[in-house]
Amino acid sequence: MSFSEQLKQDAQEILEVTYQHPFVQGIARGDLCAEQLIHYVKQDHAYLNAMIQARGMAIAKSDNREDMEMFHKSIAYVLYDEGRAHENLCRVAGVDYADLQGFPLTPSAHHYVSHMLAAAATGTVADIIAATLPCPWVYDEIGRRLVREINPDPSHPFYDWIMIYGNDTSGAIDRYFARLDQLAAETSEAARERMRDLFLTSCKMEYNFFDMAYRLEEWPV
Ligand SMILES: Cc1ncc(C[n+]2csc(CCO)c2C)c(N)n1
Repeated sequence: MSFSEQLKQDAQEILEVTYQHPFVQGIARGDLCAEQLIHYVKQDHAYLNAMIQARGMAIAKSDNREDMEMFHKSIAYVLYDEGRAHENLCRVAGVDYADLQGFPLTPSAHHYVSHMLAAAATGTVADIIAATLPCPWVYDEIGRRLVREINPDPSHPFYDWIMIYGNDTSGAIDRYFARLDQLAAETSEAARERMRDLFLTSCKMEYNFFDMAYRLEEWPV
């Protein structure tokens, strides 16, 4: 089994619990309240800024054009395309996306951002891929399963969100996993263990992020 197949297998339980989380099931049923959607979008906008920064740091650590292009393309996706998913949630919540930008991170989002940026600042290119790949991978898995199980039509309130994440044909995720396998093959067992830990921790933080939005998490003080 390849390194990335093993990672995906090890993350299956986290993925299953995340899919069953009431925020994700609320997307499926179309019954999240405006406050939960607004909380999610505020935090996700701030989170995606950190994702762009982490990948920018990966470019700074890259020694070849192929890796630079891989990171560049996914930065461009976040900058120019991912806003459409947020626009969908804002439309349902009845708010303007521009009004949800520039807010401080709540504890769970802060934790996830710090985890990614620490990996980006102190780690290798392989570490950065491992820490940032659960972000598109978990959404791809959830989105595809939502498409399979509820097969939404355009009248579903979260049709755009589900189709954006559940219907990605860019091949970017497979490309990242293939590169991770190459880098894993060239390094030590200790480095592979660190990559595995970064990946699984980010998977758990994807769960926390949905939970943060669902519970309207704020700093206690
Ligand atoms: C907390 C959180 N995790 C994952 C995503 C999804 N996502 C972020 S960047 C990207 C594509 C480029 O990698 C995708 C699919 C999100 N929006 N928010």
